[in-house]
Amino acid sequence: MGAVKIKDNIYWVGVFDPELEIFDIVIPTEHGTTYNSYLVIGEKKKALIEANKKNFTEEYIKTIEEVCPVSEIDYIILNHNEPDHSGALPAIVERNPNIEVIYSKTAKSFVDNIINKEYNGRAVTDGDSIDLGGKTLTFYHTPFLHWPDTMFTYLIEDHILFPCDFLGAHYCDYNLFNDKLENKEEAKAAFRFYYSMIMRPYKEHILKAFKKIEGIQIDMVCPSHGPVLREDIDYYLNFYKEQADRYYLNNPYTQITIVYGTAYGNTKMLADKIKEGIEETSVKVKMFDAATDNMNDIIDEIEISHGLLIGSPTLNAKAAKPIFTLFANLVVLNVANRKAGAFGSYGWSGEGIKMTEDVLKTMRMKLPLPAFKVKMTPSEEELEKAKEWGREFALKVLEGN
Ligand SMILES: Cc1cc2nc3c(=O)[nH]c(=O)nc-3n(C[C@H](O)[C@H](O)[C@H](O)COP(=O)(O)O)c2cc1C
Repeated sequence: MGAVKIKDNIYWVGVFDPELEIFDIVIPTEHGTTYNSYLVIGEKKKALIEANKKNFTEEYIKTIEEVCPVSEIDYIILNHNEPDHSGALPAIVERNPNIEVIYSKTAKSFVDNIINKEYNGRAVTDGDSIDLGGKTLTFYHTPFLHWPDTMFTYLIEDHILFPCDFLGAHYCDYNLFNDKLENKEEAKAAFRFYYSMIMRPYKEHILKAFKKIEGIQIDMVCPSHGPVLREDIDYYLNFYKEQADRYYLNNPYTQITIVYGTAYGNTKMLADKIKEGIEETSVKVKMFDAATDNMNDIIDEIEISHGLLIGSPTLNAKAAKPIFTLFANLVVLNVANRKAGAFGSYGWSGEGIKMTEDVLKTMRMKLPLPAFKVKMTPSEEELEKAKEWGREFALKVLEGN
């Protein structure tokens, strides 16, 4: 649709992708997305913020050149180097070999390996700034939002924050500004969904980033996906703050979540007893059936739990499918260093339990007890042992607090 003036001498020069159905091969994008890029024109110099996805390079460069030739741009600022923000970088550098590529220290190796030849580049860090003449860009290194390279760029005179994926949304509306959207509530839902799919594992980093930008005036947020935010900005900032605070270390209770799959009820019998054992301690326990309970509810509880127990039968030498679904959904959380354990019933070989333990270890969870397993239907004696195992696990979790 071409360049859009967002303020005097500041232009959106991105690309709309309304047809996109899946992002990064896993995230459904029912409202498409946008790849935002911004051009800031100072009295002396010009800076482009973010490159774009490679397959839109031609359209992207055409849009930039509605404002000024690429050859006249002095800087390209890469807040983050995921290919949807850096894919067009080689084409920009090809057209303008003198352009100075600006990135965070951690980004250098990404940029080197994206351009793959000599280029004019510079790493910046907190407090560095670039004077374009009446427009000053300053930088905040905000790692892991959501890659180690991420930084925010802030335009001091206009109070505009360019935070890349942070505060973004996969939402395509040609009206661009959040105060002009056709369906504001739908866009806000897309914003919340984007947070839960992309930013949710990085809570500590979100809180650190807020500390860094504390006190700066933000009149407009120009993220790299979705609407430009210039109305109701506090809503967006507060949503991130509240969600980042929803963390197991902030839970007033010590909590364990049990999730099981069961084909014939044997693993569920163990789960019930393990729960009883935990309840003999002061630890709060939540229990879910991975096949029938709502996966978002399960993830919400694991998010604020200090311990996670997963029960699976062995089916054809593997864990049960609902347990694999759970593993796939855990991608939105960082569970490293929390306590975990595996249990289950099996018939003859028991790989499902071992597989579950291996995944928990790979996610860098701590397994204080060996897995609890029984052959086929648990006996009364085994059920008592399951209860004791649950109690012991709860005590291990309490020890860790
Ligand atoms: C389709 C199917 C495949 C199975 N494959 C295995 C297997 O490869 N190894 C094993 O130890 N048990 C296997 N079993 C046995 C189950 O793990 C065992 O019956 C267990 O008690 C089921 O627990 P549940 O009632 O919690 O589903 C299989 C059972 C079914 C129904």
